[in-house]
Formats: sequence, structure tokens, C-alpha cells
Amino acid sequence: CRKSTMWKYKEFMPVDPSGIISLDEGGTPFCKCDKLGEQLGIELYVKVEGSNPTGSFKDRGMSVGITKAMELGVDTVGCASTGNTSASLAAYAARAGLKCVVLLPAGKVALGKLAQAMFHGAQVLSVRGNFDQALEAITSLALQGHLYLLNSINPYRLEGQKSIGFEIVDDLGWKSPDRIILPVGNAGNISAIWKGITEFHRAGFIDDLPRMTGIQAEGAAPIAHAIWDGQKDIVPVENPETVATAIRIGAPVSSKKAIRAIYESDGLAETVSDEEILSAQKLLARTEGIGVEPASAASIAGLIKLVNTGKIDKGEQVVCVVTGHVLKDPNIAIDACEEPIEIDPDINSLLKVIKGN
Ligand SMILES: Cc1ncc(COP(=O)(O)O)c(/C=C/C(=O)C(=O)O)c1O
Repeated sequence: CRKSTMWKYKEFMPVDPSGIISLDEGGTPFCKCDKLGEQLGIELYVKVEGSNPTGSFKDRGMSVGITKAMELGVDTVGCASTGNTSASLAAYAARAGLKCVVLLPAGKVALGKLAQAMFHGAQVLSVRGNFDQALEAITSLALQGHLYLLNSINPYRLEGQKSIGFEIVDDLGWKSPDRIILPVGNAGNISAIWKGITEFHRAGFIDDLPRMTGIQAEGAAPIAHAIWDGQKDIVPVENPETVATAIRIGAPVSSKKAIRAIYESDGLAETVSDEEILSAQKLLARTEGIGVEPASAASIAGLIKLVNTGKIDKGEQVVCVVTGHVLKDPNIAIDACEEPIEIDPDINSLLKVIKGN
């Protein structure tokens, strides 16, 4: 692996480093966003996880998870997915030579992710139901020993994803930011990042800790409601709905860990509407040049809402984790834009359009 991948922290990973299955995941861009930060009155950094090999943060967890699968000698891996987990699992399973079975909620998976899962050779099953029902089905299959489950209920996934926390501290010069904001669906990532940060804190690398702030879509927000009600457990959302299909999850498997991370870090949970998500997605792309899929933009939409409601103080140093690349959901991106203008290929037609005369 390249020096700058997540494997620079291999001493914190619970797998044999001699057999790592890797696509050089991690070492993602850490962009200071001064224009957006100045508009909001904060110091803003964006951790761009869409720059991972398959275009989302899932690759970090799959690298460790598939490395563990090889150690265990399994021959088949599987997951249920809203898309990115399946895309990543399909790629890492192919790299390791393992059979891969993925269950996707019929008609609710973004085009780019479906293309990746299919093209990397996974057996893609389209489930007549939502993600939560698909996860229940494949978990039963794993419990009967038919495959090794690599959803984020598998702790080795979180062991890889905790490296986002490592990198944020490292990128800031071995300091903790005031706050880390990220979208929350199945709730593995917020739990993993908190685990990584507290491991570095226990190792004495940092003195302070960030406030973990989880953002959910209004139509799929069981964790936010549990936090607002001071609960330790969620009430599952029967029919979660949001345009951010990656976080269209009603019964997050890591909800207890995520709720604990938010309480322990004195963090927050917030919800944002689909309109706020799509508006933040375009704002980030056109203000800072960072292209993300809708679910990722929830962290920016949540930041804006929390600043506007005074829950985030002016001057705070904030890191927003944006979790997937804009190309994952090209239909949404195109639907948000004007149709391209058709012109004849001559200078006059061009000038008329470009100069507006
Ligand atoms: C772009 C993007 N942003 C945020 C999340 C939420 O992370 P978790 O809270 O750790 O679930 C996901 C999750 C996707 C899946 O759960 C799946 O692919 O099955 C995602 O793809």
C-alpha cells in the first residue's frame, strides 16, 4: 500500500498486516473550505471520502473486513445495502477472489452503486422490500453459516472506518477539532469515528475530544428522535423515506453505539429535509468544488441548520465528513441542473450564448 493510505495506522487494526486486502483506501482529501466557512462564521474542513477507490468511506471497513474474511478462510461474503456497501464489498471480494452476494432494496439504489455491484461480479438480488427487511434476510442466511456477513454489524468494518477519525486528527496536526459532523444511516460510521478518536485520546496523542454530531434525513431519523427524547434505544421508523437513498434506513444496527457516541462526546443529532439536502449538495459543489451524493450533503445541510439555530458557536473548528462521490447518483445531479443548450459548432452561435447577445 502507498504510505498515505489508512494502513499507516496498521498497529491499531486487528488483522495480520502481512495479508492485507487493499485498494489503497484512505488517505482522503482534507479540504479547508474558507468560502463556506466564512459565510457560516466557522473554521470549516471537509473530509472527502468520495475519493476512496469505490467512491465512498465503505472501502476502509471492507479492506479490514475482507482481510479478516481471508484469515477466517470463508469463501462467500454478503451484505444488504442501500448501495455503497454493496459496491465496496463487490470490489474487495473480487480483489480477494471471494464469492459475493448482495441484497438491494428494489428500485431504491442509485445508478452508480448498482452499476458497481453488478460490474464487479457480485450476485445482485433485488429485494421486494426496504433495506431493513433485506438486512434481516441476509443476517438469517449468515447465522445459518451460508456466508460471512459484512454489514456494519460486523465489528471489523468499524475497525477500518475508525481510521477516518485517525486521519482527521493527523490532518489537523495531531489535534482534535471542536466538532465532527456526518450523515447517519445504519450508524456504523459515527460509532467507528468516535472509537478511533477515543483510541487516539487513550493513547495520549490528543488531549481534547470532538463533539460527534449526527445528521439524519427527516423521513429516516430514529436516532435523532431517540437523542431528542433522551433515550438510549430507538423506535424503528417503519417506512423510512428520503431522496438520500443511502441513509433511507429505519432500524440502524449500530444505534446503541451511535447514541452512546453522541452522549459521551456531548454532541448533537439533527434532521434535515430533502430540500435542505439537495440545496447543500449544490452549494458545496458550486462554492467549494466538492461533488458529493445527496446523503453526504446531509452533513453540510446539518451544519448550516445548526449554525443558523445557534447550536454551533461562531468560530468553532468543524470537520464535515462527506461520505460518497457525486457520480454515485448521477440522475439526482442532472435533475438539479438546467438542460445543456444545443448549438451549431460555429463561433457566432457560441458568442451569442456565452456573451448573451
Ligand atoms: C454515502 C453514504 N453516506 C452515509 C451513510 C451512512 O453511514 P452509516 O451511518 O455508517 O450507515 C451511507 C451508508 C450506506 C449504507 O448503509 C449501505 O451502503 O448499505 C452512505 O452510503
